[in-house]
Amino acid sequence: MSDLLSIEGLGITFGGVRAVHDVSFRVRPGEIVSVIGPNGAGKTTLFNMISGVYRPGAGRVVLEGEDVTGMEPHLLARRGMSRTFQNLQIFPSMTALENAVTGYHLQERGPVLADLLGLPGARARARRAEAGARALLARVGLERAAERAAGNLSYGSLKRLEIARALALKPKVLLLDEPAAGCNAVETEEIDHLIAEVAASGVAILLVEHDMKMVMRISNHIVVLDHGEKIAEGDPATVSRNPAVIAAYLGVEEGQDHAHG
Ligand SMILES: Nc1ncnc2c1ncn2[C@@H]1O[C@H](COP(=O)(O)OP(=O)(O)OP(=O)(O)O)[C@@H](O)[C@H]1O
Repeated sequence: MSDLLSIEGLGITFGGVRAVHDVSFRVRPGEIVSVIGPNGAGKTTLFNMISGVYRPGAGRVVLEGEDVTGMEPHLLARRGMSRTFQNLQIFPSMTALENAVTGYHLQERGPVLADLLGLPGARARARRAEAGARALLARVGLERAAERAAGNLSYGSLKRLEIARALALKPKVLLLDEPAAGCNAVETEEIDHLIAEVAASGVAILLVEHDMKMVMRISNHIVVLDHGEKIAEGDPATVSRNPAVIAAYLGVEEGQDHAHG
C-alpha cells in the first residue's frame, strides 16, 4: 500500500537546542504507528511539527503526495489530518453531543454567516451535524452520555469524546497525543479497541503514548526517538529487542549496555 503520510528529515531547534533532528518515517492507510522515547526525546515537538502547530526548521511533511509542511492545523484538518491533544480540549459545560458537534464546524467552508443570518440551509446543516455527532458518539460507545455535561464524564469517556470529535473531520490520518494518559486499565483497553476499530476502517493512526504495554499491543510500527533523533523503528517485537532502545530507556550511555549482558 502507498504512503499516506511521509515525514522527511524533520528538524527544529529552540534557542540552540536541537529538539528534533532529521526524523523520517512513513504511515500507510489503516496502519497504527507509534512514536515513543524517554521524557524530552522530542515526541511532542515532532507531533507539533507534523500537525502544523510548529513550522519545522528542516524537512517536509507530505500528505497524499502533497507538501503540507507548516500548514495551519485547520487547513490540514480539511485535507484529512486531525489530531487530539495531550490536555483534553473538551468544553466541560457543554454536553457530550454539543462537544461532538463542534467537530463538524471545522469541516464546513464558510457557511457561518448563513448560519448567523438564519438563512435556509443553516437548519438542515445543523440537523446533519447533530445526526453525524450522534452516530460518532455511538461509534465511541458514548451514545447514552449524549445529553450529559462533558464535565461529568469519566476521564476515559472524555478521551473517547475527544476521539469522536476528531473523527467528525473524517480524517485519513488521525494523530493521537497520549490517548491513554490518566486512564485506568479498563479505560485504556476500551481506547485500544476504539483505536483498532478506527484503523480497521482505513484511517491511519499516528500516536504518542507513554503506556508501553498499550503501544506494544496495538502498534504495527514503532518509531523510537532519543535526544531528538530517530534511534530505531520497526515492529513491536523488533523494537523492544533493540539494544539502543533498551539503553535509551534505561538511561545508559551507548557502549555501556554490554555490561548488562
Ligand atoms: N517550545 C519550546 N521551547 C524550547 N524548548 C522546547 C520547546 N518545546 C520543547 N522543547 C525542548 O525540546 C526537547 C524535546 O521536548 P518534547 O516535549 O518534544 O519531548 P517529549 O518526548 O514530548 O517529552 P515528554 O515525554 O516528557 O512529553 C526538550 O529538550 C524540550 O525541553
